[in-house]
Amino acid sequence: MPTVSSPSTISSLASITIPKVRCFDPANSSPAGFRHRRRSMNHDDCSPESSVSNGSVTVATDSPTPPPPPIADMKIVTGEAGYVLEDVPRLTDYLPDLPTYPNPLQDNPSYSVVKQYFVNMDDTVAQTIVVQKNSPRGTHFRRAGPRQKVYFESDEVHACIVTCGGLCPGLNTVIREIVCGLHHMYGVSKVLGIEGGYKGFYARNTITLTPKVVNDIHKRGGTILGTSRGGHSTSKIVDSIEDRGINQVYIIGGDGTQKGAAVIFEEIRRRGLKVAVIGIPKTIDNDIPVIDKSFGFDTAVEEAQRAINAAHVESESIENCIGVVKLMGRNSGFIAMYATLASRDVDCCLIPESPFYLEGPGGLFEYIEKKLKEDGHMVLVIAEGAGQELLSESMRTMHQADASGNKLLQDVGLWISQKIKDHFARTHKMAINLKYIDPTYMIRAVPSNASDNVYCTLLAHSAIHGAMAGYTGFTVGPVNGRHAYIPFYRINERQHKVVITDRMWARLLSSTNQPSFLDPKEVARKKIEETHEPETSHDQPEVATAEQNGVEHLPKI
Ligand SMILES: Nc1ncnc2c1ncn2[C@@H]1O[C@H](COP(=O)(O)OP(=O)(O)OP(=O)(O)O)[C@@H](O)[C@H]1O
Ligand SMILES: O=P(O)(O)OC[C@H]1O[C@](O)(CO)[C@@H](O)[C@@H]1O
Ligand SMILES: [Mg+2]
Repeated sequence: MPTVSSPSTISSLASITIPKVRCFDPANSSPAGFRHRRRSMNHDDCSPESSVSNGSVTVATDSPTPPPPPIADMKIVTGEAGYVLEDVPRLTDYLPDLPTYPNPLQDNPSYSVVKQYFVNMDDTVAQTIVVQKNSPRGTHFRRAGPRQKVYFESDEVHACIVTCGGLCPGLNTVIREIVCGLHHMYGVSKVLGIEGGYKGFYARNTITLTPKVVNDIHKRGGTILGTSRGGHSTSKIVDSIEDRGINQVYIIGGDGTQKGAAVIFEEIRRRGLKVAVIGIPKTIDNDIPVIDKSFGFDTAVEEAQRAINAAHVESESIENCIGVVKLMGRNSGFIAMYATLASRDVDCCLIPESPFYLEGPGGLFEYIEKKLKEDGHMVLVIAEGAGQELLSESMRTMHQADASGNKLLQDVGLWISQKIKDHFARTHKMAINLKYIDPTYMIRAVPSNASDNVYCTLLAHSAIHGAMAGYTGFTVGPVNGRHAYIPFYRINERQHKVVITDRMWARLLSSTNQPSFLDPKEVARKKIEETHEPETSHDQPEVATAEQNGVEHLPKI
């Protein structure tokens, strides 16, 4: 039988990484019971915006990561053979006397046909599925899905949905499926849409969302609720939640949004409110850790193919022509990497994780010359965050940030195009033609494709089941193909990035034949560095399993 471990047991566990723990102050820990007090706050507006003005500032401040919860607030359960469950909070952690009700799904004709519909309360999902004979069982997350008992009566639920950060294909599908799922599965009719991101809680109107209102929205790109960056004022947001009587908050957004959701949850818990806070990860950059991949990513990669095709057609038709395509990817180059791998027309892919250089042996210019001599054309794909250190050297760096504190990047596509043109003009080696294609917003403003739509539906349903079952303070997402509830601190502890010592990047290098731009010493250093990163050790073996089994499915991305 698993046991809840004490902090001392936890720190002795070798198989999990506990984030650094800040001092535990009992005075600030969870309240003992339901409290009606409120609005005593003035200390917690941790929006990066509070340090900036007008959405554009002179000092870049990437969103600060909220500190991990005190270890006493982390729900770590250990079991035999190195089993560890990193559990998510539940409303009953701080409201122990909440009543439960039978799940109305058991009377739902559509779902009653399922043999074992309710998830076993002990079901968990393993974070690492490639193991050796003597491996410890390792970290697990609570399996998502419907529970036999729920903590909300249908007519008691007042849910709200908010979308924050940049656009992403599938936002409308998630909104639709939350509204319809709540309605059809749990008989919930009160769902409010918060307009314009976090600041909409206190500065904008709301929309009443019904299955009829959302019926067709999955066919449209964008978000019917609107979105924004900045404006995260925890106290004002929680005041608004309290004032409106909202008790389920569905927050759809990227890494910044999930950090915001974590502090909203902490404040709700501090106030002792019966309000479930659920994060649904959204990012076309795919930069959220732990989960297999984020919704909209597949659609974005598919859409990027159109730009790459155009670059290929153009470059093939004109002598010594280079097609340059810039794709999104601020800190993580997954879109560029997968678009390149999918296309097979790309000769060089540059991403933020893999530094490159222009001049000299092994440099980009030398490779371009070689390609043009051999084939008479080439396609170069560059992620927007690639080579930013080179741009800073050659341009006056502005160090500006957006309203959320994300560093504003220089246009690397224009920069590299100009550099290539200058190089060939200067060296008189050959006359070249360069076509620059920048499909930036086109790949994220489209509606989600069929598989993303199904994925969004599952995310929405998992989120709803979790909230109804009284879980809170979690992000939902697939871990090794199974949907799970993941504590906010695990999602927020780092950004998911392409690991350039993984096989996937090697596959890319071998498909394009481009230089790695790394000297062997650098590769050795990176290997050591990445072996010590917890997530890498999770990523690596997974690829191996697929291969060992002779199955070439997409590994964790
Ligand atoms: N550390 C933080 N604490 C509280 N709120 C935050 C934090 N970081 C970002 N936010 C808030 O989250 C919202 C979205 O953040 P951001 O603009 O960085 O987008 P995102 O969610 O990361 O999405 P994406 O980058 O994929 O477009 C903003 O309203 C911002 O104020
Ligand atoms: O111009 P916006 O709307 O701030 O969004 C741009 C950013 O959003 C993303 O799509 C997601 O973070 C990045 O790739 C990109 O840098
Ligand atoms: Mg982000």
